[in-house]
Amino acid sequence: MSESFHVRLSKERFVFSAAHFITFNGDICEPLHGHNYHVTAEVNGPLDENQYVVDFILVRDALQKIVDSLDHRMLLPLEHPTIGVTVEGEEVEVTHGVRRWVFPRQDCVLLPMANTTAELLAKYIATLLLETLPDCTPSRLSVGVDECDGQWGYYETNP
Ligand SMILES: Nc1nc2c(c(=O)[nH]1)N=C([C@H](O)[C@H](O)COP(=O)(O)OP(=O)(O)OP(=O)(O)O)CN2
Repeated sequence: MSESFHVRLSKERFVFSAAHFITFNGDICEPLHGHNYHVTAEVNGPLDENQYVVDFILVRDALQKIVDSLDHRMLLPLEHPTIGVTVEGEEVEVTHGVRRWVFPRQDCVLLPMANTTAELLAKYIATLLLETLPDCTPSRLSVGVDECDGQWGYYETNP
C-alpha cells in the first residue's frame, strides 16, 4: 500500500489585483489590463513530529507576503524578447514596437520571466515561497494562479 500526505492553502485573501499585458502567437501584444489574481499552494511531504506536512501558518504567512508584494502593481517581464523594460531613476520605460509606456518605479514589479502568464507567475511565487521557507523541503510543491474566475495556470516542482 502506498500513501502520501499533502496540505493545500486556498484562502479568499490570497488575491492580488495587478496590471499586465502579454504577447502571444508571435508578436501579438495585448492591451494593458488588470486581473484580480487568485493564488493557491499545495505542499506534499512526509509528516513531521507534529504530524504536519508543514505548518499551515508558516506557509500562509509566507504566501500572503508574496501575494501582497504583487498587489496594486504593474507586472513587467524582464526576460521578454520584444518587450523592453528600462529603469530610469524613479521611472520605468516599457516599449513594444512603436508602443511606449512610462510607470512610476514604485508601482512596478520587475519579474525574472519571459511573459507575465499565469503559469510563469505561479513559478515565480513557488520559487519565492521555497526561498522564504528554507526549512520546508517538500517532496512536491504546486502553486496555482487564477487570472480570471477559473483560468488557472499551475507550476509544480519536486525540490
Ligand atoms: N495558458 C494561458 N492562457 C492565457 C493566459 C495565460 O496567462 N495563460 N493569459 C491570457 C491573457 O492574459 C488574458 O488577459 C486572459 O484572457 P481573458 O479571459 O480574455 O481575460 P479577461 O480579463 O479579458 O476576461 P473576460 O472574462 O474576457 O473579461 C490569455 N490566455
